Amino acid sequence: MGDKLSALPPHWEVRMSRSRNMPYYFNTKTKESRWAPPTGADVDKGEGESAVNSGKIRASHLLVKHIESRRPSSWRQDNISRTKAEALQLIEEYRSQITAGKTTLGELATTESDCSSAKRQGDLGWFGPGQMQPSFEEASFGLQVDELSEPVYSDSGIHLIVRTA
Ligand SMILES: O=C(O)CN(Cc1ccccc1)C(=O)c1nc(-c2ccccc2)[nH]c1C(=O)O
Repeated sequence: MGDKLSALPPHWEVRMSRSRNMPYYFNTKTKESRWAPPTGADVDKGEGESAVNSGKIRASHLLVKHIESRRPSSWRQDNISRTKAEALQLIEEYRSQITAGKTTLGELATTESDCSSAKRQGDLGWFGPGQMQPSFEEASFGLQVDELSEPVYSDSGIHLIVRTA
């Protein structure tokens, strides 16, 4: 069954509580959070599945490609010639800037990511098991909501990932 998130009222989304390890509902506009589903949502009637039940998560990422990437080209650079080591240096610099609170992954992804998702601040939307490359999936599903990954290697290049829901 597809997830029924679209049935949630506007600005509401399902998130996973770290402390209680259970889903809660968060309004991205009012910043309100509640354990009970928002009024009028299908989830009130127990219909359909939330993203949590369907095993989907949401994440954003910043991809730095290198000469060994399966496709060493991107919207920002036709021919990517940096080495894997140079790509890792960049990724570690970006990670330091994010953990120091100087910027966010979304902000950096917009200008620095070699993925087409750069246009959406790195947002990949909701995805479930089997949709992403194994190393990317394993890293993403191992994150708590709002957690930033260590450098993650895939055939596409080197990633920083933040789980957003
Ligand atoms: O690996 C390849 O042969 C080419 N790809 C795959 C790809 C290409 C365009 C759009 C999405 C995925 C990429 O290199 C790539 N991988 C990603 C990617 C990898 C992991 C998670 C999300 C995106 N983005 C890109 C991109 O150009 O924009």
